[in-house]
Amino acid sequence: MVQTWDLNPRRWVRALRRSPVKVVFPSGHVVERKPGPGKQPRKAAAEAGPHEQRLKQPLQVPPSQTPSTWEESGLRYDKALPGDKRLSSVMTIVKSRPFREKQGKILLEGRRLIADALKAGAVPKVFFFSRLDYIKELPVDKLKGVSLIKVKFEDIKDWSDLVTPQGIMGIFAKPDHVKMTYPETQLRHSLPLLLICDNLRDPGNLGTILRSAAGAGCSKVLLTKGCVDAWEPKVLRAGMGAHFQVPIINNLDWETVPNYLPTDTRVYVADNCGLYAQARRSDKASDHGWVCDRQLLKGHKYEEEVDLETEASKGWLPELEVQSYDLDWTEAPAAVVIGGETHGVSLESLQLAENTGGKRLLIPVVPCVDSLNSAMAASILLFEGKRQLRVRGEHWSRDRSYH
Ligand SMILES: C[S@@+](CC[C@H](N)C(=O)[O-])C[C@H]1O[C@@H](n2cnc3c(N)ncnc32)[C@H](O)[C@@H]1O
Repeated sequence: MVQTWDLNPRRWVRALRRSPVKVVFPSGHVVERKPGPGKQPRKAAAEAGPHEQRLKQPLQVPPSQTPSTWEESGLRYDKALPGDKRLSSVMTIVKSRPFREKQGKILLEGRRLIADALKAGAVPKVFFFSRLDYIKELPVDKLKGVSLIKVKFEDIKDWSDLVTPQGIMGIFAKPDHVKMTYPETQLRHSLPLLLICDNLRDPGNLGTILRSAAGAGCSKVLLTKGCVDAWEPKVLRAGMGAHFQVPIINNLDWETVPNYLPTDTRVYVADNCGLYAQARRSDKASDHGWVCDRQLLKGHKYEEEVDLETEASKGWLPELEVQSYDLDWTEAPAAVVIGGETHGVSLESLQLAENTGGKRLLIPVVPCVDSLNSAMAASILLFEGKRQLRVRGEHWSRDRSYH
């Protein structure tokens, strides 16, 4: 008997179980089972011969014959009719941080980001799409149990955060870094280098920082409470897939940060040293966020002013040595703290640096130039850290990966 193709996978599995049977797949694959000895009286399992035992086992469909395309999968989708509120109600949830946190769901937009997320093991719940082709591009095994809703492109466009909406949006369970599978290549290039974002508020900056962190080979990014949510759509957009390349741990209290640092990590605080200056100067200067004088920075051409009577020496700030970013700071696993756009680095970060034997890292800029943008400062420091590690030949292999 030849069983021709049927879209319902249950039917072809049943057909394959019948004996003798030959199934011809549209791809041209043929699965054939040799005829058995016909219907036999049932025997006790212990008495059954090898042939009967084999018949009792579930049929092993070779991997190449498992449904791998949309057509083979028998999956169904819904078409949203006029007035269908499913897209708008879901969008309202995932675009608001409190709702996102309460519901544990995030929005991913665009084919590349969705494909990266699926590869990393993120769990989809709903897909809204304007063309079935976009769904057909996705691995079918990841679509089981996912609501698939076809909507008008205009509706997607209305809710899209992209300049050029791509016609597909996915609602995913908020990824848990512990359960994610990061790309092999990323793990192979992972360095004993961590990033801590301290009160970073700007989504574009955070996304850019995450992208740099992935590019440099950071092993982890920690975000303290007060930072913008890493899963906010604008952060995702600027991150360009970094969310699925490097583990990100969101919303941490400073007291819990040490739990996420590998043993012997030294914390280095990226600091333009405005903090000292702000404490010393008038309101006018602190409005500016950066003043032209600097602490003594030994051996650097921008040595401007020697002021050793710092607030640290008065006891209210941790005493932390300032070091130029291009001097070696990667001899032990290093975590770099980047401060927020408005207030710079926190007192807690300086305390952690002091407790772990770290320092402040200063990127000297031309006197009287404002502090650098936090994403720029983060990129400079992470790639400097990578350079230092490469010079020492201390690249971390996948087996020694730092998670
Ligand atoms: C825009 S700056 C913060 C400005 C803030 N008003 C202040 O005075 O600290 C954001 C963060 O980028 C990092 N950063 C900026 N310029 C830097 C520099 N020249 N050296 C080291 N870190 C720098 C610091 O971590 C800083 O907290």
